[in-house]
Amino acid sequence: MSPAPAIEVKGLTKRFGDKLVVDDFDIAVPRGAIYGFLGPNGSGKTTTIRMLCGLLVPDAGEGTCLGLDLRREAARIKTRIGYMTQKFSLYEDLTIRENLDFVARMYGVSGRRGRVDAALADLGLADRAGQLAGTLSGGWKQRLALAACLIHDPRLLLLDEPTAGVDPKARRDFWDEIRRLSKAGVTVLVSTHYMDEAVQCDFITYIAYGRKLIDGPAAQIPAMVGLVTWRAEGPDLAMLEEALAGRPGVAQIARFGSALHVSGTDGAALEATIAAFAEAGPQRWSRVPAGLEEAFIYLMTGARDNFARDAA
Ligand SMILES: Nc1ncnc2c1ncn2[C@@H]1O[C@H](COP(=O)(O)OP(=O)(O)OP(=O)(O)O)[C@@H](O)[C@H]1O
Repeated sequence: MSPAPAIEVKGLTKRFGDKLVVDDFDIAVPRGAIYGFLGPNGSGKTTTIRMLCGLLVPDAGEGTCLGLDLRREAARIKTRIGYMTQKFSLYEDLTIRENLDFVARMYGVSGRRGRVDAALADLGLADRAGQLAGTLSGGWKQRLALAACLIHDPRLLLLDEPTAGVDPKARRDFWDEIRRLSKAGVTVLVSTHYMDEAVQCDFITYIAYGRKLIDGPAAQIPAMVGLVTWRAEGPDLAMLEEALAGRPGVAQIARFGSALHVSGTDGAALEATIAAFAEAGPQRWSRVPAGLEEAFIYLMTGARDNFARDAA
């Protein structure tokens, strides 16, 4: 029998005043998985994460986190998980060691001194333990915040946009660490806006305006959306984009570097449109597999239309 999911919730709902921020949200996160949580700004990701870790009481919905009941055992959930908030919760005027020691005290970690020393060594910051956290670069602050989240050895990590604003090298290092933790059996739920991070997740859920639009294995999401994509390369792409808009089968046109990706769910209609443009030239056309980014742009456009209709 496979072990119970690390997170399993149904019908999670939250309102702030008359604003419905999370709407009937379900999620099942398998143990040891890296689960990506995607969606535009303000779509309810942070609010959902806060409900999952017992910091915010849902208006409706139920479920478990590490086998603990979201409502009745919220206090225990908080002690068992690692939560990295969007603004890393570090004390800038404490040293690196003092920050780790403070968090270890909060969690009542036994053998605290040794645990903090080990975290400093893992971080590669043992030599700089006495440096004020506020003087670290963004990438190092992020690593320190992650180390602080891990000090009590949680089996579940909730990371809210942990790599926002850090440089690409630091982001890569951070993801190496996430994969290492996942291999060691730690479950990771991570919200992100970066597609290169999304593709590294085992599963993805995408929410917009508080509603889940899709979830599934990351590699299967484009096929689940059912998009067919054609790529155009060559001159005059801006003119081409204008000419393609509204043509049969063309649901979405997006720039990808120096190319244009034209997608739709009606493959035959799209192919006929593209064939006519390919014949007229001067661009080169090729059929390419739809990627996550196209899939999410497509979902998001549909969600916006539905939201506007519902709000009207
Ligand atoms: N305590 C609160 N009181 C009132 N409104 C709130 C509160 N917290 C969040 N909101 C609102 O709920 C909506 C969802 O916010 P949330 O932070 O959960 O979104 P998000 O998907 O995490 O966005 P981002 O990617 O920008 O972090 C936003 O419109 C936000 O302004």
